[in-house]
Amino acid sequence: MDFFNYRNNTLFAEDNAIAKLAEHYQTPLYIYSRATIERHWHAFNDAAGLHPHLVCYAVKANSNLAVLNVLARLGSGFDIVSKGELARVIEAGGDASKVVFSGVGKKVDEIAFALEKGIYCFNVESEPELARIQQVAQKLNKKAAISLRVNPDVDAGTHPYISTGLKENKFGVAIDDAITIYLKASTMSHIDIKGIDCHVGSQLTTITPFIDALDRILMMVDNLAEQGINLSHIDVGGGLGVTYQDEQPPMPSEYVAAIIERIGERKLTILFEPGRAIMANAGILVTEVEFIKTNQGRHFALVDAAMNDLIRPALYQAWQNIVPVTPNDTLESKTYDIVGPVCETGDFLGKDRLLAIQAGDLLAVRSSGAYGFTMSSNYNSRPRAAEVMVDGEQHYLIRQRETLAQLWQGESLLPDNK
Ligand SMILES: Cc1ncc(COP(=O)(O)O)c(C=O)c1O
Ligand SMILES: N[C@@H](CCCC[NH3+])C(=O)O
Repeated sequence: MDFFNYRNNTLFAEDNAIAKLAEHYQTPLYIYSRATIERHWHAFNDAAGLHPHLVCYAVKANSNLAVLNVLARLGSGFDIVSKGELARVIEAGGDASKVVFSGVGKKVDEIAFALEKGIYCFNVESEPELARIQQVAQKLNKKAAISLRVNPDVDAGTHPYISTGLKENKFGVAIDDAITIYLKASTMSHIDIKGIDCHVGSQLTTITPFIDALDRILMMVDNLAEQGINLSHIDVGGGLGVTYQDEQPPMPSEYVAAIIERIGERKLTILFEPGRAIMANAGILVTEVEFIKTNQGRHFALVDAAMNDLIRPALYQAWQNIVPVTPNDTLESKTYDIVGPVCETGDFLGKDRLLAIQAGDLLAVRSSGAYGFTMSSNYNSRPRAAEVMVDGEQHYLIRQRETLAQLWQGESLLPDNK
C-alpha cells in the first residue's frame, strides 16, 4: 500500500494512522513509505527495461539504513559521495560492486576504502583527483575503474545552490579539457577507463537541460572512440525533479525513454543517479503546533520542528506543502507563517499558508523524504528526530529520536588545573 500517494493527493493509509504514530513516537517525526520508495525505484528501473542499465540511488537524499536496505533488496546500485555513505550502503546490505563514488574532494583514505570494498567506479571530478586515485591504487596494487565527470556548461534552470553543470560551478572537468584528461588517464598504470559522467543539477522540471547535456556528452563519447578510447557506460547523473507544489516534471518513464532514444545504437550501459525522485514524496515530517501567536496582525504557528530538522525552506526558500494531519472544519482559516523554535529569523517551514489550525494540532510537511533528515543538524542542541518506515499494515522505528546524552557524545570537559 502506498502510504502517501502525492499525485492522487491521498495522504493517509488509514484514518488517524499518522496521528497514532506521532503520539507513539513523539514529534517531530519523519515517516517514510516502503511501497512508495519501491514504486519510485521501479519507475526508473522498469522504464530502462532491457537496455543495459543500473539505477544508482543517490544516498545523500536519504541514507537511513532501512531505506538503503529496501533499495538493496531490489538490487539497486548506489551513488555515494563519502566513505561514510559507502559504509552505510555496506551496512545496509548493499552491493559495493554496484556503487559509484561521486564528489569533488575525495580524500586518500576514502579512495583506499572504496578500492578495498571493490566499488564499481569513481566519478572523477578533476585532474589532481585522477592522479591521487592512480597513486592510491598503485599502492594497494589494485586497478581503479573511473569515469570522468564532465561539466557540459548547461543551465539546469533550477535554484542556483543546486545547479551544478555550469562553467562557474566547482563540479567536474570542463568539457574542453576532457579529451586531454582521458588521454592522460589512458596512460596510467592503475586506472581503468570505464565511462563518462555528468550531472547538471537537482530538481529539474523539464527534459531540455538533460538532453542538451546528454548531446554534448555523447559527442564526447564519439570523439573518444575515434581516439581509440571506448567507453562502456554513460552515467547521466540524477536531478529529475518532483512535484512540491504545482511543478509538472517529466515522469521517470518519459525521462528514461528520452535518454535511451538519444543514446541510439551506441553500446553503452546507462547509469542513473536519482535521489529526490525516489525519496522526496515517499516521506513526510510530522510536527505539532505548540502555540498560535499573533504579532502586529501576523499569525504564527509555532511548531516543534525547525530548520535543524528540515533546512530546505530556510536554505533554498523551498516550498513544501503543509497540511493538517486531521483537518478540522470547525476552525476559522487564517494565513499563518509556520515557524520553529530555533533562534533564527530564517527558521520557518512555510510562509503565508492558509490553514484552519489550533495549538495541539499535528501538521504534515509533505515531500520531506529527500534532503530532510540527511540535512538535519543539532543546532540549538536539538536532538534529531526519529524516523519510522511504514510497510503495508506494519510500521518500524528505523531511527530512534536522539537522547540528550547523545548530544554530547564524544565531547569531554577540560582536565582539571590546565
Ligand atoms: C553527482 C550527483 N548525483 C546525483 C544527485 C542526486 O540528485 P537528485 O536528488 O536531484 O536526483 C546529486 C545531487 O544533486 C549529485 O550531485
Ligand atoms: N539538498 C538539495 C539538493 C542538492 C543535491 C545535491 N547535489 C535539496 O534539498 O534540494
